[in-house]
Amino acid sequence: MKHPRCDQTPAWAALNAHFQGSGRRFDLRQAFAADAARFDKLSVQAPEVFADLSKNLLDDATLALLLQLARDCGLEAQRDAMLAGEAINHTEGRAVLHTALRAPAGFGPQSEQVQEVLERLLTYVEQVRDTARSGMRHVVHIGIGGSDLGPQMVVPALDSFAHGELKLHFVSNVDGHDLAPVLRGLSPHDTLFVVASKTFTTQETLANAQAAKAWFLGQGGTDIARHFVATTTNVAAAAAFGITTTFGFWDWVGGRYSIWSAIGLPIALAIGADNFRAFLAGAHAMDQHFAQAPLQANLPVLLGLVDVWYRNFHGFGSRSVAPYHQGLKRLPAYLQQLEMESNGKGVDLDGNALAYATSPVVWGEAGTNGQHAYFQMLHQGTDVIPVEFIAVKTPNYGPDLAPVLKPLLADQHQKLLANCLAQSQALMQGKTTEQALTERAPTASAALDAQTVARHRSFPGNRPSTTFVLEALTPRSLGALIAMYEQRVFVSGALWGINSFDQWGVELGKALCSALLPRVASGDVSGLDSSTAGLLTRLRA
Ligand SMILES: O=P(O)(O)OC[C@H]1O[C@](O)(CO)[C@@H](O)[C@@H]1O
Repeated sequence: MKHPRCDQTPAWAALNAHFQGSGRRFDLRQAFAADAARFDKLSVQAPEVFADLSKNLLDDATLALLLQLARDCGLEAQRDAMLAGEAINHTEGRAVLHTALRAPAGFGPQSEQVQEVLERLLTYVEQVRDTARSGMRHVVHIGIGGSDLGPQMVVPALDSFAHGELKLHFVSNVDGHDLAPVLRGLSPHDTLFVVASKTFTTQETLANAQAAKAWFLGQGGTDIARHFVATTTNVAAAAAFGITTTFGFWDWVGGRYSIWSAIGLPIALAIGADNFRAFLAGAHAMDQHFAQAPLQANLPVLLGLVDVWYRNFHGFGSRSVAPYHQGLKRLPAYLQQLEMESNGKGVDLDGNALAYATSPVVWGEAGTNGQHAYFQMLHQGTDVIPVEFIAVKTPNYGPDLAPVLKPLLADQHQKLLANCLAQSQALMQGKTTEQALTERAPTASAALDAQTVARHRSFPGNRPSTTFVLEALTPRSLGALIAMYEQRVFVSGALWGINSFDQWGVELGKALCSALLPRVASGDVSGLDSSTAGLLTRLRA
């Protein structure tokens, strides 16, 4: 069924008028002063994830119009079509059913095949984790993009649930500087290589896998069948590589949505079968919320609507993610692919050029490190960049924590939380020049007058943020958090009327790379533009 594109709906026109009227002058400080219930009204408890949306630039009228936009665009019908397995990835003729991977047994028509692979995978996982028997101590996971970023993000995040005797390593870049240091110090006799590639054609992954195989044999390894496994939809190509143990998945699982499939193997190796099931269950709980909660209380829907409000009406070009948990330090990189590969599109479903912006730039760093790097710009720079804070109430430093550290780390956790709260408060409150004037500025040059110094020391404030709170970072809560992000990306993509599930934008570079590769070897620059020719010659000299 065809749905109206967002910019052709009455709600879009009404949002425009609302923005030109009161929307663009909205002031968070006044909104909080005027409404004591703002926090309660604009916070949502979804499965495992509490979200405070109250520090966003919206009022009741904005929200009502955004919800109308969702209805005008047929968001619920679009969501239901995805969940029902319609081929909504129309440019690749595929359904989008990663939700089926995390559903419990018996849920939906894909259940049988999903459960068959899952059972086999988790049985294998427990065999490898029995390190006394399997003899494995190291796992080298080779994959890139959606076949890397998820496991590489989740494994450190769930470190306190990990198997102490099995060390996981990740190699993704075709640059040998990624592989070489990982292999240094490893022995082929206790190392398992997981080659992860949906297509099993990806240049980087195949190059690293070939190099790993050569290293394995060169170091005296003999049993490739025992030491190499593959996670892929292309079982034949894995077999041609010499891999006999393969865990498959299906073309209805997009690369960047594949963490729940066999691509999650390193996660399961790290945290074990039961925890991996809890990870899936958390995501399923969020899916159920997304499928059933009314739009106004549906967290992924609200997040996607705010994204559209900021991108298309306020014109904000980026969003910063600040997880206040060191384990989530790779979350920004994961979200970059999820959001920018999904929604970084310039045409609608019919191929018409869009007259409005789509994916923002998503970036970030774990707090508090980001505070000491780019938060200066967030607070005083000329761009307004909505920030997303993630706070975790209860830390878990894993087993074997030295007793002396317990009170010290408890204190550090309080500092961490106070920093997180302070940043969103500072972004919102700001500081006027008048307030700055009342402060002593001991470092200012004597030549500067007080007004000048105060202007440097003032903050505009009224800068928006969202704060997510998890009770603890567990397999279940992390599963729910990731599913929340996936569904939120779906929502903005559906409103923008784009295909969030293809990625043609990565193809041109791949094709040109294939054409340039023999030239890098031969030095032939004939017919190339002068820049590419000049650079190629310089790199070979
Ligand atoms: O799993 P594969 O087939 O090796 O692909 C890896 C990645 O390459 C891309 O196709 C393009 O970057 C991603 O969508 C995908 O996650």
